[in-house]
Amino acid sequence: MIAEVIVDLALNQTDKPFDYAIPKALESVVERGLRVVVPFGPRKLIGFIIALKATTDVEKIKPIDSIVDDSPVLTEELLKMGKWLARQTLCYEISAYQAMLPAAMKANYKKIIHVKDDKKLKTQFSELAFLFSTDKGVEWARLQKEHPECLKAIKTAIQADVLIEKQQVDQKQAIKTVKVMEPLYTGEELAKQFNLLGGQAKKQYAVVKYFIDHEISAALPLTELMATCQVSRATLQSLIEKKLFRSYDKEVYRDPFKQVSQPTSPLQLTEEQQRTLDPILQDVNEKRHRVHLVHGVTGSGKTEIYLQSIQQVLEQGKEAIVLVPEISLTPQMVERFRGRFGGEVAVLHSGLNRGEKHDEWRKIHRGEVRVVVGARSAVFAPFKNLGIIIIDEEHETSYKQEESPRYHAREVAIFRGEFHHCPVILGSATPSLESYARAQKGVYQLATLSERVNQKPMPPVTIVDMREELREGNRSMFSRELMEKLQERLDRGEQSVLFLNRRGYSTFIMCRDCGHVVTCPHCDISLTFHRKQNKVKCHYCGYEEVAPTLCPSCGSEHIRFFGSGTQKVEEALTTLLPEARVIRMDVDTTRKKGAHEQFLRAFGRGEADILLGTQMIAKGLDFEKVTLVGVLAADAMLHLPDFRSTEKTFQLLTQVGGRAGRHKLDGEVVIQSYMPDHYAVTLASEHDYLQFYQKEMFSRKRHNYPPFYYLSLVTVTHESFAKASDVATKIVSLLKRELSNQAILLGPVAPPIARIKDRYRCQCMIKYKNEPQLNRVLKEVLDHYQHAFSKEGLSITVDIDPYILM
Ligand SMILES: Nc1ncnc2c1ncn2[C@@H]1O[C@H](COP(=O)(O)OP(=O)(O)OP(=O)(O)O)[C@@H](O)[C@H]1O
Ligand SMILES: [Zn+2]
Ligand SMILES: [Zn+2]
Repeated sequence: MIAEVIVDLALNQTDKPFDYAIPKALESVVERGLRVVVPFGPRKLIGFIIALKATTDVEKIKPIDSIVDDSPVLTEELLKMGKWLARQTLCYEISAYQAMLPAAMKANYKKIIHVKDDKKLKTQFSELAFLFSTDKGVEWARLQKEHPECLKAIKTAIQADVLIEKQQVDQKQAIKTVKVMEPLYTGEELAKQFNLLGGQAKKQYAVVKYFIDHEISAALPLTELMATCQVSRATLQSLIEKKLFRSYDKEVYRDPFKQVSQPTSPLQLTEEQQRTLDPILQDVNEKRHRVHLVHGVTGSGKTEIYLQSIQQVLEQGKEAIVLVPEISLTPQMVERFRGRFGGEVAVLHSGLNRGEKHDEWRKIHRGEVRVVVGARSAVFAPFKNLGIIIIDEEHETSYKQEESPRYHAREVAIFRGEFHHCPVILGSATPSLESYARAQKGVYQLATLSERVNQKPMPPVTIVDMREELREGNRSMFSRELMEKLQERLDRGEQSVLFLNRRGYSTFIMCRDCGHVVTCPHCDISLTFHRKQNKVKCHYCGYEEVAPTLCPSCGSEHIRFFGSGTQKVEEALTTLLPEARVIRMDVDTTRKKGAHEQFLRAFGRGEADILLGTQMIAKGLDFEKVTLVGVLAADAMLHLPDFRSTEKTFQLLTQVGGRAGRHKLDGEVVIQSYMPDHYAVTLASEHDYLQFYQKEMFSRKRHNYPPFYYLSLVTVTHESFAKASDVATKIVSLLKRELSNQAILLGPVAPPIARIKDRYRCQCMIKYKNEPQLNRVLKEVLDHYQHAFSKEGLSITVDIDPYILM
């Protein structure tokens, strides 16, 4: 038998299956989807078996070295999806498979230096001989650390064929184990055996008695026994030595969300909720794949609909995937699913370390759980019998992965939904234009929830014109109205949420005399000021320097920090409202694991009056005493050179507004803006999604943007601008030749950020309606320039359906 193996090397030349012989001993255990170790040139690599066959045309084939897993890690479905992803996103097949598995399963390779010619080593390289006294070889990393002075000689010895380097697969599985002991006899027999061996050791008897009294025949952790029986490790050890017990390392799972959930039961649905749920249940029962777009205002009870759909799926013995944006994946969110489905729920998100993620993945793979709640990559959960896939906040751009494979979780979900004949649910208060347009055309099923469950009206919104404030002499970042309302909340003991769409102390530094902006020497982007360290930093490459006090260009002292960050707002608040207790949440204050939850819990307990934060507080917050939501710079995003910036602004303002007055107390929202007449601002304040949709669609149509056209983006980068531009120009003319005359080709142009990490960038955008040849042509482009990637330092990325256009 022959195995076709995709090896773990993301290169054009290796982006195809290689044939390997299967040794007799392994014949009965090899399967498609299994990981194996194979020889590849001089080294060993991990690979995936993607097919088995009887014969091969290859003349000299090598055998598989060993197998890595005891059961396949890729199901038939995932194997099929790998090929599809590679075609759709133009990635290597291996990259697709790697994206489906937890990072802990990625192989590490160790470089080991072995002796090839012992005689010559002792004569010609005698100074190295002491390093290679064992025949096992020495790890390169260790030599580098401990004997850097020898490296040069070692390299020479390798060239002289005296030493040889070999790759070794280092497959650390990051599996956590505990030491356990298991009785080899039970009940009476255990007592008898103990007595036969003397039986007078009192401490040992306590342990034996514990097992007998509680009729335990299973293995128990040593640490647990030490605590319950009040004995030492040595006592247990003697019992093991006496062969009354055997001990071994048992696999255990780490549980990052340990707290016990309060069980909840299904709620009586409102009429709107029931009307939304019914067609979903129908699809579940009839095993039909359709995509349902649930457009429900904030607080309309979408989550309860998800929960009841999942319940039906579980009753049919099937499994469910729920995707939630990373920042909404809070303990409260997980609680809602654990509360209903208890131990059936696994959680996958980036806050877990590698080992924890791997544990959750194994629970899914072994069928020990049937619901997974997770961020983007959870869409690959290796379930075999999927009954539903739910994507909450479907408009979130974090569902698109911004590195290879550049997939969108929505597309993967639909692929899986078709494969399993099960429904896919997209939920949002502000659906993406793409999804809503598909629902309007009848491609997706549309369900609308227009009322909050508790019948509370949407909170009233006031827009404050900040230009007017300035004209009337208010130079602070708070309007008088917002200040008054904050004071009111303080007086009444209620809480406020302040939202700012910026990070750091201020965005950029500019000279007021000559207009010079301090920029990164390696990237064409302005540096960000960080107050605490008094430094300016580049967010792209990490470059930093001490903040200037004089303009580097004209020497003026009038150099100022523009824009406002959360830190600056916090300082202003302490001056203006000294009695207010403020919690600030942004990327900087929540870097520590668990900080996010701690802040939210503290705010929930009423330990602060004002919660000030960025994006991360826009979602999912649900606090009873919050009666005021303030948005400081509503239009900060409107200026970004991105055709989605209007849509993103509308979504954000709607989400933030949804945080107020969700319970008994009435809430209100204040939006401060320099563009108070912009429809993204006015329509968000009126909670009018439909009108926003129509206006925005009109603008997209006029400029040939999605959802009227598809987009693809080719980015060429090189140290030399001329080279990048030259290659981009050639690509454009090739595309012009190969695509239909309906495709619109823009570029090559230098994007808004024209240089990153000293590499110039040149882009070409393709707008098209139907170009069946596009992926093939783009693949040819990538193949054609392959040699130039490593040789000339060129890089080309292709992003089908891009979300980052800078
Ligand atoms: N049928 C119901 N009867 C009573 N309470 C309900 C019902 N459905 C949902 N709720 C409650 O209403 C609140 C809001 O519901 P939920 O969070 O599901 O809304 P949502 O649409 O997901 O909101 P958002 O988009 O703001 O996250 C929750 O506290 C939920 O428990
Ligand atoms: Zn930089
Ligand atoms: Zn200047």
